[in-house]
Amino acid sequence: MSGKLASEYAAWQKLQALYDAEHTKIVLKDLFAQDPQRFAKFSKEYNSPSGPDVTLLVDLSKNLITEPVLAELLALAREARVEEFRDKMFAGEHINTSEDRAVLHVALRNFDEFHIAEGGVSEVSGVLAHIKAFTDAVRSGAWKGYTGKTINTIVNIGIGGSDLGPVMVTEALRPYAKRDLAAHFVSNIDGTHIAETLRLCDPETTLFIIASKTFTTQETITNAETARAWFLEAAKDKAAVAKHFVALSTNTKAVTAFGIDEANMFQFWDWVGGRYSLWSAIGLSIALVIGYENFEQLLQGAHGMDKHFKETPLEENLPVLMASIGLWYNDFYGAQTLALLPYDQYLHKFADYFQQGDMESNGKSVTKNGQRVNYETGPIIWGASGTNGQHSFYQLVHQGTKIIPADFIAPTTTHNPIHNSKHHRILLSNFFAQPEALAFGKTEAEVKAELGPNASDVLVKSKVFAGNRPSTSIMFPLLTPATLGALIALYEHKIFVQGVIWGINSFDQMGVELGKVLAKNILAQLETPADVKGHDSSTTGLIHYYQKYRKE
Ligand SMILES: O=P(O)(O)OC[C@H]1O[C@](O)(CO)[C@@H](O)[C@@H]1O
Repeated sequence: MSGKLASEYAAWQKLQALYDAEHTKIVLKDLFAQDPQRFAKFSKEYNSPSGPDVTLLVDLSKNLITEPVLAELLALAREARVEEFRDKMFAGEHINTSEDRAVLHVALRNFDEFHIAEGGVSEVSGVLAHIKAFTDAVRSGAWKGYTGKTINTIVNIGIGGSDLGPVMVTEALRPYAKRDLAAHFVSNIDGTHIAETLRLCDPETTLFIIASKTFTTQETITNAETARAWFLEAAKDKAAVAKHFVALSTNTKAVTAFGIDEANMFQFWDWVGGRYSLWSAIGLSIALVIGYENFEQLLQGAHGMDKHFKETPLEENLPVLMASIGLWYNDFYGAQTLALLPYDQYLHKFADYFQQGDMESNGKSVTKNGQRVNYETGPIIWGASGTNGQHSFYQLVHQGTKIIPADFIAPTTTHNPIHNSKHHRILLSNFFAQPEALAFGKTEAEVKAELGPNASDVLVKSKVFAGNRPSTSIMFPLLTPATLGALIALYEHKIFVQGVIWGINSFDQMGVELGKVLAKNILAQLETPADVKGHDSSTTGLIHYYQKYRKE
């Protein structure tokens, strides 16, 4: 970190000047008309530099950029020393300064290419072997429950990064799933979540995976205790817990205190951030569902993107390009959000996953040096899959008053080619049409020509689409484990690059602490109205209302 705020960089100031002077002239319709090479210039094809074949087409041409703007954005990345910080991350330097930790999710999928000196890194292959052996045993039926039956249900109990990655990936890779192994995910402390899940489970054939980096998270431990009590009601023998409970954690002491056999603990390390942990032991549920070989393909796909990010000049570097363009909207156009819009039902949890990935990483307003930023940092991430969003919020994206950059994501080929891929052709026609409509809109003259001379002025105006709304389109042949790995790593590194430029620490999450502390304090006061002390009148009133009407 240079000690400067991002807004003090010369390139930032040049970008501000460019924005002020040029942004009204950055009109996609004109830019495409003026330059028949625009797609060729601003779209990039990624071919994995190692591991399984992965190709991605990333079309950046429908973004509000010109060559001078992009050049200046890359100058900003250079001035912010993105390459240097990237190399520090890959080398295992403690770039998570507030927690004095390395940031090494890349080491979990390294396949012996980058040399990283940090405790635990040499143990990664041992944990992968443990995951493989366990996964094979459960999937083959060799692993038996306490009555000798095979496991047909797994329940992952975890929250945040210990839930969202496994949920998103197991949904995304359903075509590779073992269909006779049901997988459930319990995260919320709301008892309804575990209660409804347990109704679907048989204690004789269910395996509980307690996923918690710290093994102190209130939601996870409470849900795990409830699951253990439910299980023991049937099994009646504490020794049976070893056959039905495993833990994914960095905290051996707490895991064994919970009653889980150390042999059934899958280890990871403090240099794996929660929201970057699906590649670690936290991915056990993924490996159980899709098989170890497919899990390894996921890791290999991510490793290919790591290599691309590490070795490609910034001009061709996809995470850097996407980060730079996102920053252009966020900090100069005043865009508040980024919509992730996968046209693939299997990716229906993608936006949920990157809500944590991006917002917990870059939702910061103080730099690593303790200075308050005077610019916007992380965008609000949201989105939905396929045409569902079109019938919900796209109205605002097309004709609302806000600028909403969006990433459209789609496979050329579907895993479900029913009716000769008829569904997929309809889906993709929408995938192609939406960015086109957003970019080019519909003028008043076009609407008038369509409606005829008798159309009222009000009707004409309501049907005008201003256009010039930016988007990125990402395509790939098929959503395979390796392709998904590359796609996730692409966004992970995008988040990293933006965090470096903004000068913030993308790898701590102090902002989730205050609520946790207050809730703990309130929990101790909930029994008796007289105990409710030290709150504002609103909070006191709400707690008193609860105390008046609760039934237990
Ligand atoms: O895996 P753990 O330690 O239970 O933490 C769960 C989640 O809680 C957080 O610390 C805060 O939401 C996340 O970063 C993390 O993914």
